[in-house]
Amino acid sequence: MELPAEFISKYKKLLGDEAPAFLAAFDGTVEKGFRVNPNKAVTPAMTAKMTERIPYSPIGYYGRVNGNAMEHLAGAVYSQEPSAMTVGEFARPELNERVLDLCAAPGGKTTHLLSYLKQTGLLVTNEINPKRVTALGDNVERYGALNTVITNAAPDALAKEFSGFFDRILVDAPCSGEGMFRKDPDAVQYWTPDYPAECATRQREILTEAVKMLKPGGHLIYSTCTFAPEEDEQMMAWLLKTYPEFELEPLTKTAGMVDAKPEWADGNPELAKAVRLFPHRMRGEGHFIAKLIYHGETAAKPKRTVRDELTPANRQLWQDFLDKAGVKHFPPLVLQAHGDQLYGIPAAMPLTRKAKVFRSGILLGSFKKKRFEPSYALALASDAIDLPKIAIDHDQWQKYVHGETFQLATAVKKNGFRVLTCDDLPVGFGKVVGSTVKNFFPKGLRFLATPDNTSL
Ligand SMILES: C[S@@+](CC[C@H](N)C(=O)[O-])C[C@H]1O[C@@H](n2cnc3c(N)ncnc32)[C@H](O)[C@@H]1O
Repeated sequence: MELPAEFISKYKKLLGDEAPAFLAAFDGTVEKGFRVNPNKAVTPAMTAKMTERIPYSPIGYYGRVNGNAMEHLAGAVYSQEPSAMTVGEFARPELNERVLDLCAAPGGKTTHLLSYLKQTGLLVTNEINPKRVTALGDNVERYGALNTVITNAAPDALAKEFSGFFDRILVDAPCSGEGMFRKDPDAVQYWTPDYPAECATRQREILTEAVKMLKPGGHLIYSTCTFAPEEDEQMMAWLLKTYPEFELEPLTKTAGMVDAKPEWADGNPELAKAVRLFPHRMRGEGHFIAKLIYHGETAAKPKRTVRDELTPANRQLWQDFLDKAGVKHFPPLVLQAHGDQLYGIPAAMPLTRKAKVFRSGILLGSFKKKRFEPSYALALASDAIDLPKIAIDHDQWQKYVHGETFQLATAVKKNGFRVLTCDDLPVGFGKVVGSTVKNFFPKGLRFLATPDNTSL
């Protein structure tokens, strides 16, 4: 791979004897990895692929998965470069926490956080770029999240809404991406000797806002996919100097991870608690991760949380749907209709005015004239909801994702909406009439599936 001359000389100087191995790694192969969603079923195809564990993630495996496979579309697996999994592991939230993923699209870390929150607490996942937020929405939907609000806001707008609110904030910062050169060679063309310093300016702005949103005792996790000291150790040195209320927490280094390098910043030995991932030392791309605890005070204003907003007529249509489906225990979400669409919002979500919300919880479905039609998202979130389900096989699944009506081997006794499951994974809704399944797979997602193009 052709690297810029200034890049080579910079790292020769910084790395000394280690530089030849570092530079040679850019011509090495890129490791593929995937994570398994611990909140969904494991299919036989997944078991066959889960052969080589990633040592630092109990849910991570080396290997490639197919984005068109049933398991991927149903949110049971997520394709992620192995080094990137360290971030979600070090950021691992406790159950019931309020978590912010500030720079979140396309959702690699967000889905990792969801795996550990297990539908509890609140995850606010934010992406500033209106184009990239759509992919984040798709991945949150696949993971079947009931505890997530997606925002599309600048960090300063969020900070006005969430002062002192979060137990844990992940800043997976936009960076110069040097650690991804091997995976994405196009990234090299954006690099100039000044680029890391330009990125650092933006990172300081983002961190300044992130700090305002942490609770006392809360955790801040900062990560980049670059080797640039300006964006890594020097950024943390700046943070510790500017906000002495922060303390770095030691991260356990395994599988080739190494201490961050205080000598690449102001020499503060504390900086060694953070971690560096170098491709010549481990099976993955370049990353930097630091975890900090906040001992400061933040003036958290008590905020009113979201409230139900539903007309009596719409509430009745929703209740009729639940009754007909025989649902006895629906998760305690706040219900709001936006136009004809019904959303279920996590109850801990505060009322917000200044930050643009992309999706305020899970889309449960839409109100038609005299009935309620459940959404694809509700089917994908139905693992722990007692909605009526019916198992289909792989041939039927292929017909389903192509938008076809298909037949069951035996007719059902009671017609109506059923969550279709394939190898125990919810894959969408069908409306069953006798032995005929009418197709409710979203039109925009339909594709011609074959055993070849959908095998995991
Ligand atoms: C490294 S990527 C995030 C990757 C993501 N966390 C994942 O795991 O899939 C950084 C993100 O920060 C966003 N970003 C760019 N400028 C930003 C800013 N000023 N504030 C917040 N986010 C920003 C980018 O659009 C990009 O999606």
